[in-house]
Amino acid sequence: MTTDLRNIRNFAIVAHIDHGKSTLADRLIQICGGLTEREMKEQVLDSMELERERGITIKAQTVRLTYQAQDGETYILNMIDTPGHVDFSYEVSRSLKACEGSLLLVDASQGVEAQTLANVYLALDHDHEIVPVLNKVDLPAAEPDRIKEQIEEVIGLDATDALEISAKTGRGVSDVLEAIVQRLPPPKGDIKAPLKALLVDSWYDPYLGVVTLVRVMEGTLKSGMKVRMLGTRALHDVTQVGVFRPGKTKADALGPGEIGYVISGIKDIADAKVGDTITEEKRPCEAPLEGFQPSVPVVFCGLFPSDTSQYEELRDSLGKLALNDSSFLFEPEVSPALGFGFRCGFLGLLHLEIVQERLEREFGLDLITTAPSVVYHVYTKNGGMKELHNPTDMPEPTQIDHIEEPWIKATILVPDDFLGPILKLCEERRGEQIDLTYVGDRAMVIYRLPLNEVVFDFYDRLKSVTRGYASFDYQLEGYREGDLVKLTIMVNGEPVDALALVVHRSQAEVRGRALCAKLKELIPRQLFKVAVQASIGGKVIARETVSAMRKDVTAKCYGGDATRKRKLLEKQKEGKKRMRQFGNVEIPQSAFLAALRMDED
Ligand SMILES: Nc1nc2c(ncn2[C@@H]2O[C@H](COP(=O)(O)OP(=O)(O)OP(=O)(O)O)[C@@H](O)[C@H]2O)c(=O)[nH]1
Repeated sequence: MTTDLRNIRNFAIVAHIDHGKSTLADRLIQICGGLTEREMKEQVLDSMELERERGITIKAQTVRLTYQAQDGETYILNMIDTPGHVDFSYEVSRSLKACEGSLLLVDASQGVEAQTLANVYLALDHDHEIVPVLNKVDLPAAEPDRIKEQIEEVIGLDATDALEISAKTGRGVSDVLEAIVQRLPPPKGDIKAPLKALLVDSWYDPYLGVVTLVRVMEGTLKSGMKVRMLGTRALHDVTQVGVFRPGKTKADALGPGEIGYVISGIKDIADAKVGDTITEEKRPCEAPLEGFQPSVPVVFCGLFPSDTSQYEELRDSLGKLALNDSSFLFEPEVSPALGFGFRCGFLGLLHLEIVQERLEREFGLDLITTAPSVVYHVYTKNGGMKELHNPTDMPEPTQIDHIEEPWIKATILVPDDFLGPILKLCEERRGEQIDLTYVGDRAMVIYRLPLNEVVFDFYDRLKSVTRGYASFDYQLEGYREGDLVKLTIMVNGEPVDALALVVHRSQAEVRGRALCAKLKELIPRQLFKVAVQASIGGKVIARETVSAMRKDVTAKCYGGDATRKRKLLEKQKEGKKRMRQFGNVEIPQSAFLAALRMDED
């Protein structure tokens, strides 16, 4: 294909969620494809529907557009999709690295939000030329002039020439295409140099194996070539290259500056890591592209089937998800409380939620999720360091020298009226204020917070105290020492692994008391007294007692009715399946669930 570099533009659209990225992208495809709205729906959406039916994930929303500009030249515009959330910021960063410029899309009625900032800063870090675009100017509440000021004030970008558009009605959208051509720079790259390409994304296709999305920096990538991944060192034969317009279209080669897909018989997604450099085996480039670091999970939790007979199904489903997601980890875990399940690793909370929701919705599984835990660095007295993924694996306190926990830098934008509750929430969570400024009538608060205080319910609390008016974004900052302890919950002296938590010492007692009180309500009365205790390193810090009662369910069926009696007993048997034995106490799974959710109260 190897188009003249001067006629290529590679760009991303950076925006806060719901500011209209998909709507604008569809419009651009529509104009460049010369399609009517109906044809577009049929073409674009139908082909996606079909792929969906065949079980192919439409991960790359990257599209190659052909645009006839006002200067009479024909341009190739590669629009590359960026995942919108911070959990995937490493992946966003790779996508941005594949482009020279970005459209900064801001809702003209809402203005700059937390993810607008996070994403535009990432784009600026990659030296992108940026074209500010104000969307939704058709709305009566749109205030383009005010939002332009905001962009200048908060981001420091010149917004004089910001475009004013409505992706919904189509107004001003053709100006966007002209701005891409005139204001964004073309890519650079030497076609004669050894091949150097960036692996931007990869996904599993059941028919083709692993498909990778690449940006060629130097040289050309052709089918028949033997290529090497510089990070994983793996060798592969390229069987097909091509572009998306939006359907897959084969090409002879991809030249410098071009973005396209490569199929090369890779079986395992782990061999196609986002950010890796691809080069030619027989004429390799000298150095890999800088900054390759596969994304590592920072949040872990246990996933268990509520119905133990779904274990195999859960394993198969996790396997299928992992095929498409190299940053998702899972390994078998056995819990006395919850039975057989898996310990899973995620990039962040949203990633966890997405995976959990897909398992429940797409795979029809009913799951118990243990409290999410961050990865702690536990330094032992013998000089070693252990990454702790599961609170139950915490070494004995006597062996521990110190523990470090991950901290984040959080940016919260919130209407002034809700500032008080936000500051209170951040302070309660051991936050350290870094900055407090104003963006028009909204406050921009920047806090340093321990990630373990955020993984429980921070986001839900944030939403509820601000009635949904706050936007939130965070970056991982690094590890810091903390006074952390393992809180163990015991039922009649037996530790309940599923409820073990790592908490800051200052909060251990409050948490312990709350958990015991909650469990007291949830554990059905037994024929004997049951003690529920919370302890730290063997020292009991809270205690509740469930008093005894007789447990004959048939007692209420006075005499006669045998069928009714049998039914009740069967029901009880059914219920038993969902019970877990703790020493001599049976605890219903629903109790674990409710106790794990208590932080949301
Ligand atoms: N009035 C008006 N509504 C718009 C405009 N552009 C997008 N919308 C609406 O805004 C909502 C969000 O648009 P999307 O294109 O899905 O936004 P997005 O940024 O892609 O959202 P995510 O994919 O969830 O990140 C939808 O209901 C759109 O119909 C516009 O120009 N005017």
